[in-house]
Amino acid sequence: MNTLEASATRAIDPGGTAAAAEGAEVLRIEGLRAGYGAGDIVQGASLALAAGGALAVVGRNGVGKTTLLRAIAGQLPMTAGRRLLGGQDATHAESFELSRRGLAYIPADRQVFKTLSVRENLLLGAYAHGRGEWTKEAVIDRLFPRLGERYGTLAGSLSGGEQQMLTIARGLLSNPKVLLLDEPTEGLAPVMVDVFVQAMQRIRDSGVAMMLVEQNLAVPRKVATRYLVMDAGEVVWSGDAADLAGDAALVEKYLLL
Ligand SMILES: Nc1ncnc2c1ncn2[C@@H]1O[C@H](COP(=O)(O)OP(=O)(O)OP(=O)(O)O)[C@@H](O)[C@H]1O
Repeated sequence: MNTLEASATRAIDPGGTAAAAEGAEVLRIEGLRAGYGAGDIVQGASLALAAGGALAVVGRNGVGKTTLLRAIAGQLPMTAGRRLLGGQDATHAESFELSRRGLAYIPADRQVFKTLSVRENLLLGAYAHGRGEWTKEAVIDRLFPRLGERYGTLAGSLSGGEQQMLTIARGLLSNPKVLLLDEPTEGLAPVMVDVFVQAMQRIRDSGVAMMLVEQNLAVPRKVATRYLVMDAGEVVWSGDAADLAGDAALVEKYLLL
């Protein structure tokens, strides 16, 4: 193994040792194309997500990762391709319908109701359909105890990291089958990043199918079970974490470690 291979292998742990076995397929995307009107940005992406799996979409700045995620979530129209949720066609479903069918999307900008308290934000999340193990209590106890300490605080006065906790907590209260996360730890201090890494591992191991967009491998290497590498709007590689670790040339060409 040369130095480059060794460093790539060190950088990627296939999903952390606690990664649960993957279950049934919950989301399938075939040949998705999407953009903003003047030609497609994403040029035919295909992927599959299974319960308990975590797919990291990685690639450098501006290669189309967010555009892909938004199109999957129905925030942006697909110009071609198919979307299946739980084996059922959902190609033409709008975002609210996708959400009702178990797909939660957490955009990169933190979306909390700033003039409402943490408690009220969580109540609104719990109101949005979906029964299951992720109750208010479970989210606070198992993922973000800090939100319990800040229960009566207005969301607008929380720190960036706390607002991100609240955003993810609200999404999770709908008990989604699929959770799409766009750069969930961007701009956070390392100690805060660790809180989110642990939370994502727990969400994944609860059987939710996760997909996360990241520019580098620091967070995915602790969470992801599979990878999809993008460049210039195309999927240039997809496969298991262990295989990516073994392909040093690919990592060097398309990724930031
Ligand atoms: N609302 C928009 N309108 C027009 N073009 C856009 C819009 N959002 C993104 N783009 C363009 O689409 C391309 C892909 O952007 P996208 O945000 O999907 O990339 P990315 O890989 O997620 O990058 P980053 O990591 O910086 O978010 C870029 O050229 C970008 O300028």
